[in-house]
Amino acid sequence: MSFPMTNKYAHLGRTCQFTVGKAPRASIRPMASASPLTFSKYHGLGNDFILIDNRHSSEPVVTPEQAVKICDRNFGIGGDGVIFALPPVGDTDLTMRIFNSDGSEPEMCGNGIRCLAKFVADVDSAAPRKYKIHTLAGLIQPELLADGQVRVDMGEPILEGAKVPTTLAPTQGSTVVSQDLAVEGRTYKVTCVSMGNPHAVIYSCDGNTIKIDDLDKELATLGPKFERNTVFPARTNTEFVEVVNPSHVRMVVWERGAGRTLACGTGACALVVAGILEGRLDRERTCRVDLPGGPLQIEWSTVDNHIYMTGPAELVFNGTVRT
Ligand SMILES: N[C@@H](CCC[C@H](N)C(=O)O)C(=O)O
Repeated sequence: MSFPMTNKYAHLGRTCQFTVGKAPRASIRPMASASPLTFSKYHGLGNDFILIDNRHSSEPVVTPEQAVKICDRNFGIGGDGVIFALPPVGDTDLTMRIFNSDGSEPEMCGNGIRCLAKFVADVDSAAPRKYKIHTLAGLIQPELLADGQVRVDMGEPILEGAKVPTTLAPTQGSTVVSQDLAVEGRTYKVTCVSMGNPHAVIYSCDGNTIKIDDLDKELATLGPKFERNTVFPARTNTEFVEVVNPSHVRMVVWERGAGRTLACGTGACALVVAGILEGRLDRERTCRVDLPGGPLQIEWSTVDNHIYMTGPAELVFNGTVRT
């Protein structure tokens, strides 16, 4: 079912027109920076994004400041970030850039790149296919599967602590695995992994394994203490993880630049790598990661060392917004 919905945010001088539940039309054309701006909103397990077809220009049509406004859940469209489909670089199909809801620009977004692949396929009326997407984290390759899921070749994880980046002392070669970090009077065991963007992964605290239901209550106060900890010079995303069995975990996440979200694709990849490095998870098996918004399947290939992530990407609505 679809229906038109119009909201007027008089005090901000913007009119948003949303059309709920309809695939983006092939007639959608990239717009110049003049308002109104055509967008589509998608989500990957509740990690939601405003997608903009920006393939006419390598300069995003929305500034970081405008992104903050349109991501606002009370006064804007609402989203965890704004994602741009930009012209390709080299032999890729397109480029992805993303602004977090605080206006900062991350290198990569796992749920976002599944949404971007679905969005571009919907706009172009393309059959299921694989895309080569240039990102600030390098080449990422999402593939639309016949069952509607999207499988993404996320490339290799970066394990060198200094490159994550973190100033925590390495424990295994140059890698930071189960390193102590004192926060708010407790000692957390932290493993640091980059999927192009930085992640601090935590499976235990004060000698006890993490219990997600307990941790969840503290996430809003604890998350920022990790995000802005001085040992993470580029800030960090933080995942707290509970092991169900060696191929099944539960997690909650505090994202850099977005706060608590319902899912983090790069985080799910990073925590599987961290769990394997800590000897908690089995690399021979695909791992089911239960995020607050639903499950992702993650594998760390022993063949090419790449991480593969499989999960959904769904259209929420299309619309126009005056920025
Ligand atoms: N939700 C994303 C990650 C988005 C970027 C992150 N907030 C950062 O600043 O690194 C995902 O699904 O990976």
